[in-house]
Amino acid sequence: MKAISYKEGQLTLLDQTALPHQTVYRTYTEHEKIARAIEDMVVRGAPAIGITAAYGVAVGAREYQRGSFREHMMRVIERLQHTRPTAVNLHWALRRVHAVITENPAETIQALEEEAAQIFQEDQAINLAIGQHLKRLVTDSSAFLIHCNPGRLATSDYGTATAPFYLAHEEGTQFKVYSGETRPRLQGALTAYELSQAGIDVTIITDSTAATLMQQGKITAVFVGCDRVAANGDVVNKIGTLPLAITAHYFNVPFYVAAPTPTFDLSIEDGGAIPIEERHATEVTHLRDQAVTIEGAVYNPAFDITPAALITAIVTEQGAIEPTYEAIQNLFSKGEKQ
Ligand SMILES: CSC[C@@H](O)[C@@H](O)C(=O)COP(=O)(O)O
Repeated sequence: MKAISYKEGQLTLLDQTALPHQTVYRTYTEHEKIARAIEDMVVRGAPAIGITAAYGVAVGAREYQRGSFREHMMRVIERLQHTRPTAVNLHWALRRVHAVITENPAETIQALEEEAAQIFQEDQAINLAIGQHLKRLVTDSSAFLIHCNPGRLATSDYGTATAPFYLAHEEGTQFKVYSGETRPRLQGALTAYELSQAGIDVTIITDSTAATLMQQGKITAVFVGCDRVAANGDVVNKIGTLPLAITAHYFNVPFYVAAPTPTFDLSIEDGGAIPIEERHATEVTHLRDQAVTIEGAVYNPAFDITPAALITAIVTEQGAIEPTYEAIQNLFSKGEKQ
């Protein structure tokens, strides 16, 4: 199951709006359509958005016809930059590809394709490393709660918060995963789908069931991904992460955030300054095309802010760190790219 693949100017995305009942691959040869695919969540998840945007720039370079090549490329980047506001991986990836643009279109196309492929491969290595760090918690008879889809579908492969599950499963460890459905877009159903495809024991729950499971003492730890980490360790992730963190704190359940280093934004002091995307009302009033409530005022923030104080550890490809300003500064002063 690959969410993203690319060959010679053609970007192919597994349409996540059709899963799990239909497996539809869509191929794109125009950056505008790739931008819309990100907005419409055909592809989603912070790392996958970054990778897709990087390939989108390569596709955009191939669309160049006349006039200033640099100006054309700036328009392509600008369009992709404005697709989704919260996941910082988008801006990080666009900065990476921006840096390889020259005046020469043919040279630039090749350099962009190489850089996007490099970002894709680095993401795989990052996820495997995060998986190795978190795997020590996944022992026989353990059980985990996961939110949204920080999985294969949201990344190049393995996922961030799901990577330890894939690795432990490969080693024959017997554990259980509870996946919160994640209203309104039901990314938790995607997690249940991809884990079950791999043969992992997964149970889907409504978001409101999470507290009951923790109260029953059934959860070893909560694993979530994230869309942006502020300099002080506050984490922005899918709406519903904050209530899970509060509940986990109350019931003394460890709460781990899997965060690749490209997901950190040291320019943002605390979570309150991270832009939170608000999405369309119909995501709440409708399930797919079916109206489930009245049409009226709707508040639909796509993400929430979990304060650092509620997080047991942030796990990057470098290992687990405390969610503090000092630990994060220390991580990046070791020469990490941001
Ligand atoms: C490894 S993906 C981590 C996050 O991007 C994920 O948990 C999430 O919030 C995705 O949100 P989405 O709105 O589906 O793009």
